Amino acid sequence: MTASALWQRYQDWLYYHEGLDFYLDISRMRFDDRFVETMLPKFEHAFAQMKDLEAGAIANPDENRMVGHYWLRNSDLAPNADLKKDIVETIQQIESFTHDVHSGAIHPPSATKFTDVLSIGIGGSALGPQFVAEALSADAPAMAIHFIDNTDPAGIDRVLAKLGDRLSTTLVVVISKSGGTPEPRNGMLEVQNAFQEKGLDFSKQAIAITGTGSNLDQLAKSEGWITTFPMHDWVGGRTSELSAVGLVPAALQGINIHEMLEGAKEMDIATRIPDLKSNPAALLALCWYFSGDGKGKKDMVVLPYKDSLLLFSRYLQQLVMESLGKEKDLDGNVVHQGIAVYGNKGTTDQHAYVQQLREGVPNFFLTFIEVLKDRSSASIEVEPGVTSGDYLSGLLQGTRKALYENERDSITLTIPEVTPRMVGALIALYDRAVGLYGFLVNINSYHQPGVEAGKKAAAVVLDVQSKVMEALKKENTPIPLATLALNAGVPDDVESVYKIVRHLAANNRGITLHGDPAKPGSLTVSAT
Ligand SMILES: O=P(O)(O)OC[C@H]1O[C@H](O)[C@H](O)[C@@H](O)[C@@H]1O
Repeated sequence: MTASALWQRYQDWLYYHEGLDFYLDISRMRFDDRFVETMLPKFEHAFAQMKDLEAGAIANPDENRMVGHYWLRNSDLAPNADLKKDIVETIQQIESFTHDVHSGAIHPPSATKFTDVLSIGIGGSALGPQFVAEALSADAPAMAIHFIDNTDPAGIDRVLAKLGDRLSTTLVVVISKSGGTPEPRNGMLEVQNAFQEKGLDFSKQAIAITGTGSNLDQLAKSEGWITTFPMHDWVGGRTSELSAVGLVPAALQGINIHEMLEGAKEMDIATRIPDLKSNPAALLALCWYFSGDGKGKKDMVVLPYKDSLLLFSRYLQQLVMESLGKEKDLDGNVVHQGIAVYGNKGTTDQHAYVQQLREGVPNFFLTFIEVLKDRSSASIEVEPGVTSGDYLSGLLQGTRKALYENERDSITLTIPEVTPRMVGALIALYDRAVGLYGFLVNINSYHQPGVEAGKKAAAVVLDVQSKVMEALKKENTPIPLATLALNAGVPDDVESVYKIVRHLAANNRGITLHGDPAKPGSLTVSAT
């Protein structure tokens, strides 16, 4: 296509949202009008299903749940008065709690104010708060936030070491929808232990955000934690950033949560329009479908050209991959759906893997995110008439062009600046695009049955570990791994036994391995 034909295509397909000053350019996706024609009936169907979902249909049939994250930013949409009241009251509760923490009305036992927030959670109970903190937290925020999002002891130690004596003025926020996920449970126990070692009262410095009646909810109530915030079963973890899960940590940092909600609401209105060209989420879903042939054949590379949006791709990774990565469609057919997502930021990634994107295997499409405003103050010139921001902008344009010339497609989102309103809008845009795409390919985007398999397998390993320890206690001399596996009741799973004892031995847990590590089959084990 000539430059002028491309310019025309740019104008023909450009979506612009006036209120948000948001642009979506899909001109560099090489679909044609015929493809769009074939997609229109599918979109009609998807729009109708989305309407039902918003009206409170059981859009997550496997878990028999409504899907209500859109109600969080417009409680008038909630299907009944109780839900509406719940949404409004939770936001009021968040506001008054945050006000009391900032004013010192709620304070730690040993000081007049809390200084830090320690957020403990994983997956949907971490990625949104982390993305928003990175994007919007001020340089000197009302309260600095820290995260424990794993069960890695060294990672936990690092966070606690960084907090040091400020642990006594740290507000701990334990987030878990189910209230039973092992990683945040472990993080909480480790932090409780750190409090105890320092002679601090954990319960006076902790709050929980969790489903009503969950194990975590019961624990927080029985131990008399400061307060709890509800997480509703109609909000999925990966779409929970605009529920208490994301709003509490954001508000504590001093981020304007009303603007976040407002931006999401505006984008929700735009993405509710049942007309392809007027709906930015539908346009995104169209591009994803086109690129991967409705089967996820191409990966989504997300490159925001703004450091503060670094964690957006990580946030989207869960949203897109956990929602769309499904074995079966809604009719039970095996479909193996999904779209892989990766990316960090531009231009940084241009110096890492854009070489392959330009010349290597063409198994992806790009999403550039452009932010028009460079910085709040004036810029120096790094060359006559050129600023650092001009470089950032030029490199984005140049990369988009160079990739397109090599038949690598891209989408470009342009926002005026990274504000709470725009972040809310971006979250809402992708929530909806994922939902629409899920309907286009006829899958349940709102459950995650595949995650269970890994959790169950981990529980089995831990069970084998206790049997191995029991079996070893009965031995006075080193025994072969195969004998240990037999005595532990898992004769066919010597490999698991080997990995368990190797890990225990590396951590001075009273177990020694004897023999040549290069020949695991010949090793013997003893309890020390
Ligand atoms: O918030 P929680 O119940 O602790 O869940 C945390 C995460 O764990 C799971 O493994 C799910 O796959 C995620 O969707 C979820 O966000």
